[in-house]
Amino acid sequence: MAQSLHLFFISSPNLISHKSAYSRPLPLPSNRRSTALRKLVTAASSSDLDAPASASQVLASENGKGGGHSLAAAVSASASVEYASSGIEVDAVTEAELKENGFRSTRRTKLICTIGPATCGFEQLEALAVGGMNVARINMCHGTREWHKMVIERVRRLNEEKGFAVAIMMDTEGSEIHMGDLGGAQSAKAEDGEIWTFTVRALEAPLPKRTITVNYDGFAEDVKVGDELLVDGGMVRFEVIEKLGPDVRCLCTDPGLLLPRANLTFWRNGSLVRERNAMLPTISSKDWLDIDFGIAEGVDFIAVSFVKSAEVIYHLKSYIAARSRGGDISVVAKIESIDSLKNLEEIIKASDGIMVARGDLGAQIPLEQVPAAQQRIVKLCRNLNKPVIVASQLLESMIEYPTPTRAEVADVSEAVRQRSDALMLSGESAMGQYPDKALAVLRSVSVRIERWWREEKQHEDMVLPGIASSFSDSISEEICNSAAKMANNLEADALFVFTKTGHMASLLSRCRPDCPIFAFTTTTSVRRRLNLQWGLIPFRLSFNDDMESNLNKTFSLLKARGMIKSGGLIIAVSDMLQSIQVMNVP
Ligand SMILES: Nc1ncnc2c1ncn2[C@@H]1O[C@H](COP(=O)(O)OP(=O)(O)O)[C@@H](O)[C@H]1O
Ligand SMILES: C=C(OP(=O)(O)O)C(=O)O
Repeated sequence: MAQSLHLFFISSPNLISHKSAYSRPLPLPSNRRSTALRKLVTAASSSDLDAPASASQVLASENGKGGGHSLAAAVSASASVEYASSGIEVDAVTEAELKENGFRSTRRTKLICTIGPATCGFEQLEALAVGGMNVARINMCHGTREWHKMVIERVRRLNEEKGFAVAIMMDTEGSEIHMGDLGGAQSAKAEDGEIWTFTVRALEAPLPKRTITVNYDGFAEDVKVGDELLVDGGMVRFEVIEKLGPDVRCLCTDPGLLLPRANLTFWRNGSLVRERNAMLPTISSKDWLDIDFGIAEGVDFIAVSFVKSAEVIYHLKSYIAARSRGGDISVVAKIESIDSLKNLEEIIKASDGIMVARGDLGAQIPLEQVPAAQQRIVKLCRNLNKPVIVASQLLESMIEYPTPTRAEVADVSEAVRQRSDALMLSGESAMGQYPDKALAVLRSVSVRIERWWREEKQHEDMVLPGIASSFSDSISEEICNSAAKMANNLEADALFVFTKTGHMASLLSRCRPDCPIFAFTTTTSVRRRLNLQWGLIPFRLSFNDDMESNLNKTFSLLKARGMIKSGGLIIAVSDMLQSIQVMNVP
């Protein structure tokens, strides 16, 4: 595999100075930006403009830099340097490519919205995409496959017609125990002291008063009188007072709202009862059918619920590889059980991404342990170069209210400060009253905290453990680490990465550099998958082995989109071009 590392200054709106012939050592400026060399891009805006009013309104770098320079330099992997001076015409980007690469945001933290009845219309989905949704999540625990298919088709249409790159994540139901559909009701209120019946009988709607169906046949057998029953990780609590065959009568001890298909856990003498859960397969027979559906529909990510070990992830990945030509569906493991915490490192290594599913995790470990678990998972994922999503209850109050609580804003800020790749909305976007507002809060808090943290931690040490498993990979890793460090030291305006598989883009993302990372790839599926990763702004373009022409094309595209300007300092890496040759000394 070949790699290259290029350092460029753009000289004028339509021309870049470039001469590839001669080499000399690169006189790198010192740590601080040299004002003689720099005064670069005036970014169009310092805010995260996710929502262009027209096709020409675009998203711009948040870095706010200005000036111009006519130096172009390229440093190859073998450390030779090329200077350039003669101008050449910039390659044209076709109308189709411009349309396909509609608009992007330079916000670093990615946003996922769970789609539900509140957001499944085409206009509603478009509003979310305009508002910054990078990934649409469908939860197979709810709705029919026909309904999910309709949502997928709408998101795909949105991408095609409006140039978004919204990826689809299909979340499996898993073998969790949960309530039924509430006989079609949106919700039900359980009051303190009320007696409710949880039954494994298959009842038709309308259900008898204060009756809840349970999806798992062994439920009535497994619970004992005196057990504590937690709905939705403790949002509502009951005590089991009587067992009558398939019916379990329970006293409500903590009142609250019961939502359709909410998760159920039961506790005995202060400990979670997990024997039965441990025996259930991670992927149920219904999940396998849903996975077949996801493969047929070409979803970008499959999220697996209640992962206990790495084996199930390896199994699913080989299942997907055998069935989806190209096998480019990423598998995300949800960390939401004690077992998944025990086997965390192996699970992360096996997966393509991780979700900190705090809802169910908080039902399995004491709530006060969830923040430390989150921090540990986020850090480990970054070390191991796997994207990590922080999910659940980020803005829970916005299901009902148009503004978040201060505590929710602090929680979102902390996830951004930890530099998690993505934040996820659940009920807020699926069935809440203010999905667009909730997304806007995630967006504005992300942008604000990212900027603040860049200032606080300017040029933070990038001490990351090596993860390469081959010599070729270690070259990619070194190139990306160096490029990111150089970008920070030189206060570059952007990193460019030309990547076929997305691997080098993810290695750059892992460094969490200060400047945005524009990732160019040749396939729409890689582009969509990169949309989950911190700091990557993915584009799909056809390019070739001629780096100069590739760069020219990308300069035109980004200029047309207002994301770079003449004089900007760009550092570009590629995983396709110059090869690294290893030779025996003759
Ligand atoms: N496809 C859907 N159809 C109906 N309601 C949904 C759908 N997806 C999500 N919801 C609603 O949004 C809530 C939050 O979504 P999510 O977090 O994905 O589910 P849960 O909390 O049940 O695991 C759900 O409890 C459900 O009420
Ligand atoms: C995201 C979660 O999973 P689900 O919504 O499927 O329960 C969670 O438990 O936090």
